Amino acid sequence: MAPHTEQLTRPAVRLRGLTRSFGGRTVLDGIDLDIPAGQFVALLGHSGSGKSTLLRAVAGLDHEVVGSGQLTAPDRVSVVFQDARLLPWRRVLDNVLLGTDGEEKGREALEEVGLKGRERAWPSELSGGEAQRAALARSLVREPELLLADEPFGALDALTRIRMHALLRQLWKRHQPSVLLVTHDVDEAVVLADRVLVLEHGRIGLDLTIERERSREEYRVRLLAALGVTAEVG
Ligand SMILES: Nc1ncnc2c1ncn2[C@@H]1O[C@H](COP(=O)(O)OP(=O)(O)OP(=O)(O)O)[C@@H](O)[C@H]1O
Repeated sequence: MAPHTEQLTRPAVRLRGLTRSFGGRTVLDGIDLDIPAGQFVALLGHSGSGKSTLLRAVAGLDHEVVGSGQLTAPDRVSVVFQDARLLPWRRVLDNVLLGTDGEEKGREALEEVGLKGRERAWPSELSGGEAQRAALARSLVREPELLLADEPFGALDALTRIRMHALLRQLWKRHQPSVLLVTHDVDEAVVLADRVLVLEHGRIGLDLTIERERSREEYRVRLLAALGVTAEVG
């Protein structure tokens, strides 16, 4: 068996019956989900459907939801958010190294994301795309088994976003973490992920495996239909 195939047989994330309510309103309603190690999963859903709530639960950040059911996740988890959350008073390399040692690894990670030469820059000197690259480098040095990303490219312009898609896919292929990517963007989900989940009414309404050799348009139309959106514009 190829190493990657072997990895896929071991679930990295396992959720059973995860439930979360806010003020009597149920947002997650008994979620069951297995993510095999090394799989790239995108999570779609309307605004307010509970995507970030689910991601926070998997990150172990929400004790209430964690206590509601069964949750298994790897020990080494990195989270990337829509804003890079770099500390403004630390230079780029020091942000990447935060809480870890091994300067060489930090430099390598910056090189991998295309920021070689910017190690001593301040966060305020970076563009939005560069800041997100630094945030990816910061997550890489921790060698995560699971990468959680909450709309990491949501604030970037369309061209930068496309370049970041290529970078993320390249990093994923090289390091093989499991990925759970929250996004609003159907195209982003189909381009990046091997599996796309649609969250609706507190449950996973659609669980779609993306086969790379098939037409992306087909998946796009199916996902838009699942989200109740028609693709045609007048
Ligand atoms: N701490 C909280 N207190 C009260 N309500 C909350 C809290 N966190 C989330 N909610 C509610 O839970 C619902 C789901 O929120 P969540 O942020 O998970 O949605 P989302 O799918 O990520 O939305 P978006 O795509 O707009 O970011 C929303 O209605 C939100 O108002």
